[in-house]
Amino acid sequence: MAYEVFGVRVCLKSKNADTADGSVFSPQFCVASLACETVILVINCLDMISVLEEYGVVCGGRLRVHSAGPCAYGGSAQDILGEACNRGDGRSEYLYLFTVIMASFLGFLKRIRALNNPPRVPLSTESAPIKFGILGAANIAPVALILPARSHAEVEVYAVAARDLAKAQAFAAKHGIEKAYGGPTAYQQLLDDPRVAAVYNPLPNGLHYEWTMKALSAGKHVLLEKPSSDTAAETREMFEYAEQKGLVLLEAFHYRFHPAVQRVKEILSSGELGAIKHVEARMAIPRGFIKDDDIRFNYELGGGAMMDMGCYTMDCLRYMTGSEPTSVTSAKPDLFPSKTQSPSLVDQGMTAELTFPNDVTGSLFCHLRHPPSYYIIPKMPEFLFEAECEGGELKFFIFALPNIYHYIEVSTKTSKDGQERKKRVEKVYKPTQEDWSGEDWWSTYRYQLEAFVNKVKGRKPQTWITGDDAVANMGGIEKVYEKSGLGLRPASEFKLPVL
Ligand SMILES: NC(=O)C1=CN([C@@H]2O[C@H](COP(=O)(O)OP(=O)(O)OC[C@H]3O[C@@H](n4cnc5c(N)ncnc54)[C@H](OP(=O)(O)O)[C@@H]3O)[C@@H](O)[C@H]2O)C=CC1
Ligand SMILES: O=C1OC[C@@H](O)[C@H](O)[C@H]1O
Repeated sequence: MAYEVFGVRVCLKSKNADTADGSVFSPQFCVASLACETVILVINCLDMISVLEEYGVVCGGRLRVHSAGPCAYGGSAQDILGEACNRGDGRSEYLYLFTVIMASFLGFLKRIRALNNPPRVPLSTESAPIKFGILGAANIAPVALILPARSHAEVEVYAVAARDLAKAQAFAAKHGIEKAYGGPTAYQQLLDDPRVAAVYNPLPNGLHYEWTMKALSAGKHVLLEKPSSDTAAETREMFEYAEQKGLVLLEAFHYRFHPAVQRVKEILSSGELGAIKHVEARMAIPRGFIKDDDIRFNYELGGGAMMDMGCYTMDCLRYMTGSEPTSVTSAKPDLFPSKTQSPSLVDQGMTAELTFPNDVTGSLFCHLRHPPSYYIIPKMPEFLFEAECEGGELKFFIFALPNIYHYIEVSTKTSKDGQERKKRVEKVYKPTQEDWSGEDWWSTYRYQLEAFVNKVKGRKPQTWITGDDAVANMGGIEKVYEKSGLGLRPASEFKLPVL
């Protein structure tokens, strides 16, 4: 895998056995994020100092302990500091500050490690494990399903199908999967296997509809990668069909299942910051991560930045405001320089302005090849959600992968003119709700799997994403594409045979 640093292409080789080479979640990705996170961490530390100053700790005053959500090492950073500083034994507060920073940093390393090496639990003997089949030996499959499944006693990743038998067999051997289907009919063979109860569909977006419909037709529950399909009409059809068949279908917006995301939603809904005025979601990765022949740049396969990362930004704006965009007032694509399509209909980046009910405005930005500043300074990956409210602001760093690292900054206006503010930071790696399961090392995908299994087993999931929600998200994406002038992604030609 190659990564551009200051304009120089650096090639890194993967040694990790669990993550497919080239995956955006590969060890290389983690190393790159580590570098970026270190910078964010420094900013964090500066912020922490300002928090301390606010409470008078650095100046030697008494600390008012501010209880926030649990952080890397169990308690919140503020809790650890609070306890330490309130002891008042004369030791330097800076030592405690250092401890907190180290705890945060070590917590980050611990989570990255757990993401790639989650503990294994034996399969349940009391509740029949759900046998999963994977359509395609996709890069994302290890991170999104295979690794999370290891710690779920009711999940067995049993089969994989790939268009090439050797690829299917190699993938199966690498990940300890019992059954490998290969060849032009492999996907259908997997669906025809009566042992497969649930299908994970990480095919290119343009094939989501066809293979989800076929999987449902074969009586399988489906965990479907985002974005659900190429058009809102296809998404509606899939969910209606799942309902008709009494099967579970979930669009895999994994981030929504993480407690940090739930906490942000809770803060915004609580009224603590007053009414939302403006929301913004940004998701971008620097040029060099994604190869030019990637499915993300293939129009026929449902490519485009708005489909890929943009679908998260749209989902996040809709989820956090609890409403649907009423209009897209502007949408500016940055076109992928296609060698096969002229003019290119694939956006490598998209910037859009939206309106929501009650005079709320929204902005989204996504980019799959964010170019370096001044041609040489590489851009940082961006995964940011921000809300401006009547009574303050909320910033949520790394909203889409909060399990790796995140930072919720809540700034409340304390004077009428808004000049004086009270600031706090929350980090939520474990659920705060008593009835939720979860560990600080659980990835967003692990939380998602928990919900999916609970739904299949007829139990109440911790949280859920409905079919209407998925249809509305595709509707929002369509509005952006229409406004951009690029038009919708091509609808599937597949029609389920009428029996
Ligand atoms: N939830 C998340 O965090 C993420 C989700 N995704 C989503 O997952 C899906 C797959 O992404 P990713 O794993 O990165 O993609 P990959 O290219 O690695 O995987 C796509 C798979 O689709 C199969 N495929 C079938 N037909 C075609 C075709 N005509 N051209 C290319 N591939 C084909 C291939 O299977 P075969 O093995 O049979 O050749 C391939 O393994 C996308 O919908 C993407 O949006 C991606 C990354 C992260
Ligand atoms: O779903 C995704 O999440 C992470 C991104 O880097 C990737 O392109 C996208 O498909």
